[in-house]
Amino acid sequence: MKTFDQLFAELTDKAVTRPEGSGTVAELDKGVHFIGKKIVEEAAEVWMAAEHEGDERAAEEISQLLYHLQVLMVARGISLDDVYAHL
Ligand SMILES: N=c1c2ncn([C@@H]3O[C@H](COP(=O)(O)OP(=O)(O)OP(=O)(O)O)[C@@H](O)[C@H]3O)c2ncn1[C@@H]1O[C@H](COP(=O)(O)O)[C@@H](O)[C@H]1O
Repeated sequence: MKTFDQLFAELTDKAVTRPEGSGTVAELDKGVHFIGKKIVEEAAEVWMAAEHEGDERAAEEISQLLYHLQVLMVARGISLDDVYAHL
């Protein structure tokens, strides 16, 4: 179990250290256009799960959407504070 902030710290570190086998590094290398499309895909899966599936599946899809949003933030150099400033 990890928090949103802990995941962001992990992804930020992986972007710098680029460990072998990291899906995050592979996704970062594909760029903002690819990551953006992934976010749209995951958002649709969140919608479908929320409307047609149980809480567990919806939570899983939401976690994946949050992950890809964080990858996009790392790709663009947008920090958590940059986002929190708008909440
Ligand atoms: N939370 C996540 C996470 N959520 C989603 N994903 C990725 O997003 C994909 C989306 O899942 P889907 O079920 O939609 O799969 P899919 O569309 O069939 O997958 P693809 O064909 O697109 O790969 C998964 O296959 C994972 O590659 C994640 N990848 C990594 N993390 C966490 O990120 C951290 C760093 O991961 P690595 O960079 O891989 O070490 C670790 O703590 C992981 O737990």
